[in-house]
Amino acid sequence: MMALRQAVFRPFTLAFIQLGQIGANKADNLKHAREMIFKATSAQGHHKKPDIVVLPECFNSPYGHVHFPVYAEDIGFTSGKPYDIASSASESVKMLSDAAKETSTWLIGGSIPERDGRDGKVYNTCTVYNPKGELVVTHRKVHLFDIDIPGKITFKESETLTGGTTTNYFDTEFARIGLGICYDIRFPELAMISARQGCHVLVYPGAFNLTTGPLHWEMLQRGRAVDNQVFVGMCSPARDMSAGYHAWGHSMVVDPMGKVIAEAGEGEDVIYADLDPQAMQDARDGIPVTKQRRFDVYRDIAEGA
Ligand SMILES: O=C(O)CCC(=O)C(=O)O
Repeated sequence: MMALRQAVFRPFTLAFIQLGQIGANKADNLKHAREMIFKATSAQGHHKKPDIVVLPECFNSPYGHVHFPVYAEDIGFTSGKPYDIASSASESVKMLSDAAKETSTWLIGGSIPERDGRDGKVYNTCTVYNPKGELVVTHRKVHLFDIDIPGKITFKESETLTGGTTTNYFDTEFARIGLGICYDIRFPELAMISARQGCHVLVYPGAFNLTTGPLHWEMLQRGRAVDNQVFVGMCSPARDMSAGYHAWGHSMVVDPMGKVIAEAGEGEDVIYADLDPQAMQDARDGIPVTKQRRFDVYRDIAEGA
């Protein structure tokens, strides 16, 4: 495995916003998302202020391949290069940056359709902000959601989207967090690379549906968590039966033993999870698969990643 700087892991609180009221009007979607970020970070009575807040996949537009090019924004972020929010062409990036800064909270800004001004291609992109409002990393959905289950669901993101080509994680003062978007969770390789790169938590903004959600939503998260002995979570939009796409909801956080530690229902909600590094240590000490890997039999999947 590549030598990576050991990342800090200390107890912290994660909040998932299972956002509702996502409609055709982008300005309304952004306004509501902003309100919910403030709500999630305000004193909750039963809970302390979260260290990081997460929005769902495609939170600023209706979900569907016909909508992506219409709602797409030019973000213009290049990894490792300074990014000037004030001159960003993306109104969603500006809103998310302001909200992270005003609430002094890390923010995983779900995903938005992005049109790369350089190649004209459209991506499904997650942007992440630190508490100063700086855009620190982006993740473009790597695996496009192209499925066809006759009589149930047909979806073809590749009609309008291009897949990303990189794995992505970021460091905070409390954990190293790996990123994926929705369908990306079906690919254990991506999760394993992030875990082998030292991520403690894998976060997937996602929007499963009423066909695959009941069978696979929880199972995939618990599977990725147990395989890698890391925390895993998916943040969904709320279910809206009047929308063109019916999201499964059930935003969820799973611990490194595969136990569900927080779960939303179907409607709009904010869920909180306290992540304890000891739970990861206990899982790894008790069932030491992370030390029993046989890289003499198979290659380390993270090599060269
Ligand atoms: O994998 C699934 O069943 C759903 C994936 C999905 O909805 C997405 O990638 O947006």
